[in-house]
Amino acid sequence: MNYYPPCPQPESVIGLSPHSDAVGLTILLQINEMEGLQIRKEGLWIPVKPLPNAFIINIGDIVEIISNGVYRSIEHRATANSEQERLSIAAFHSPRLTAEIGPVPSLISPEKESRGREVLRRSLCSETARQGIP
Ligand SMILES: O=C(O)CCC(=O)C(=O)O
Ligand SMILES: [Fe+2]
Repeated sequence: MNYYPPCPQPESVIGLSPHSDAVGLTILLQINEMEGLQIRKEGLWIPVKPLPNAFIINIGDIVEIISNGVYRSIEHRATANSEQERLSIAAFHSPRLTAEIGPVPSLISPEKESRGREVLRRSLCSETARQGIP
């Protein structure tokens, strides 16, 4: 569960640093319908409007690797706001820890080499990975 208290100076802080989820899939519930989640698309941060009773399904790094980039693990972050607290629940889903992860062989071609190394590099370099958050 993520808890973001109201902050008098939201522009000076970040709720959750930019990262991609180092898992297979994330099922996310924005509990009290406060905006805060943003995805990075073409260099811009786009807010994800909370919908009542709706889950957000987030593709993680492992699905990006398995699908060899057909599905992309989106970079996202959470912002703070001055009005009200915000709560979200993230359920992370991954293969077992000892599973070997790699692209489906039929999705590798000379034009589209395995993305495993690139995804791993991005994941290890992200600020949040260094802080130990998925
Ligand atoms: O609070 C949110 O909406 C995002 C949470 C998140 O990205 C995470 O827990 O990995
Ligand atoms: Fe996340």
